[in-house]
Order: sequence, then structure tokens, then C-alpha cells
Amino acid sequence: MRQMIENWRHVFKLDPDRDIGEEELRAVCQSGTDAILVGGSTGVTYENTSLLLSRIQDYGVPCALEVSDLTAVVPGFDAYMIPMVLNTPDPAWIIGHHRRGVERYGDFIPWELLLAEGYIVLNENSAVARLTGADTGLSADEAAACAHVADKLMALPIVYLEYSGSFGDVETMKTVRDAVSHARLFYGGGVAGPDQAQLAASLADTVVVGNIVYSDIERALSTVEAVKQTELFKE
Ligand SMILES: CC(C)=CCC/C(C)=C/CC/C(C)=C/CC/C(C)=C/CC/C(C)=C/CC/C(C)=C/CC/C(C)=C/COP(=O)(O)OP(=O)(O)O
Ligand SMILES: O=P(O)(O)OC[C@@H](O)CO
Ligand SMILES: [Mg+2]
Repeated sequence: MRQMIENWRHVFKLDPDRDIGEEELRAVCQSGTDAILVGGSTGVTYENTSLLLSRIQDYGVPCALEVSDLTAVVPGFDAYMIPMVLNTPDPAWIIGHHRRGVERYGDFIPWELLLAEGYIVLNENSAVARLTGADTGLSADEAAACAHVADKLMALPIVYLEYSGSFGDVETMKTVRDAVSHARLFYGGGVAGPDQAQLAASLADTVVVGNIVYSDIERALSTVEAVKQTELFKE
């Protein structure tokens, strides 16, 4: 699975709890993006997830489920991304739901399809921050310490810098980037056009674009080329 994400530069995140028309879905799936990540922090059900998967499958683009609710684990995805929120004091979002997931699915878990994501949640006004009680007031160095833990102590394949809903603090993005040497660094949050897409792509291995799909599809589509044309800046 690590190999699968190695060449992901641009990813669209689609929320099963939000409506998307067929024309817009086709445009997203045929945009040249590297993958579709299906996920949201609230309102995700087995029904809305399997419906969205079946629609995406018509287009043949790689499609992964980002598991956020144990009742909405749908078979048939190419991969299963498992978030672990590293900056919450609540162990439920680090290991609690995960342990229950393993207890529940046991021998049926296709481990080779699972990828753990070390999330650092930094926008206090996001649904995911509220849900998980994340400590969003971290300094750049504190966020980088979380990234070191994920990257080196836990050896997670993905460090996910999450600003869902607003563009991140560039100093923090740079400091976190410098802390990650083994994992793939995902960045998501407030990428709403080519300029932000380029900046994010210069600082992260993979850029995730979500909300703008639902408010301005043309600007969302413009992020694909912008990311693809940008080189990652690493010192
Ligand atoms: C046979 C078969 C297919 C078996 C499947 C095997 C499998 C995958 C088993 C599961 C095993 C397992 C370990 C499960 C873990 C379950 C779980 C619920 C873990 C907790 C995950 C977690 C920390 C969730 C918190 C929320 C979160 C980080 C969600 C990620 C997505 C995200 C951040 C979306 C953005 O949210 P959005 O709603 O868009 O926010 P805005 O409103 O701000 O835009
Ligand atoms: O929705 P936006 O703000 O683009 O963020 C993308 C993604 O990181 C959300 O989990
Ligand atoms: Mg969203």
C-alpha cells in the first residue's frame, strides 16, 4: 500500500455526507487527480459511503476510504486509511476506536490494504477539531514534535497536516515538513485555487483538496494542474 501512495501528488477528498452531481463527480474523477479519498468527520454512514463508492468506481480512478466511523466500513475500496489524531488528549481518537475496529472485524481485516495516518489537527474551527477535542494551539515546534513522533517513533506511513476549512500557517507547514523524513506528508485545508495549491505542493508530498469541490468546481479542478506543475521544495 505504501507503494500505491508514493506517486500521489494530488488527491480530492469527497464527503459521503454531501451531495455532488454526476457532472461534477465525473469532472473530479477525470481531472487527472491521483486518487479520491472518501471521508468526512460527521454524518458518514454505510449507505452514503457505499453509494459514493459505486458512483466513483464507474470512472476507474484509485479510491480509498478514510475510516471515521466503524459502522461505515464498506468493502471494495482500493485502500483503507486509518486516522490517528496525535494532538488530542482523548485516547479514543488515537487508539480507542481502532482497538474496537480490530475487535469487530478481526480476521476479516485485509491488513495489506490499511494505511495509518498520523493526523495533526490545527484549525480550531473545523468539525474534526471539535469532534476529537484536538489541541489546535500548537506552536510550529510542537506540531513538528508530533510529526517526529509519527515519523520516527511510530513509523507511520503518513503524517497528515490537517487545517480542514482554512489554509495553514506557512511557518508551521515548513517546520513540519522538515521533521518528516520517512513518512509521506499529506497537507489538507483551505486549498481553494491554484495559488494555494502551488504553495501547499511546494511544502507537502500530497495535497488534499476537499470543500472547494462543493462550492466552486472550476477552482477545485484548477488545483490539479497547479499541484502537478509544482516541485516539492526540500532543503
Ligand atoms: C472487509 C473489510 C473491508 C474490512 C475493513 C477492515 C477495516 C478497514 C477495519 C477498520 C479497522 C480500524 C482500525 C478502524 C478504525 C476506526 C475508527 C473509527 C478510527 C477513528 C478515526 C478517527 C481518528 C476519526 C476522527 C475524525 C477524522 C480524523 C476523520 C478523517 C477525515 C476528515 C478529517 C475529514 C474532514 O472533516 P470534514 O467533515 O470535511 O470537516 P469540515 O466540516 O471541517 O470540512
Ligand atoms: O476541505 P478542505 O479545507 O479542502 O481540507 C481538505 C481535507 O484535509 C479535509 O480533511
Ligand atoms: Mg469537509
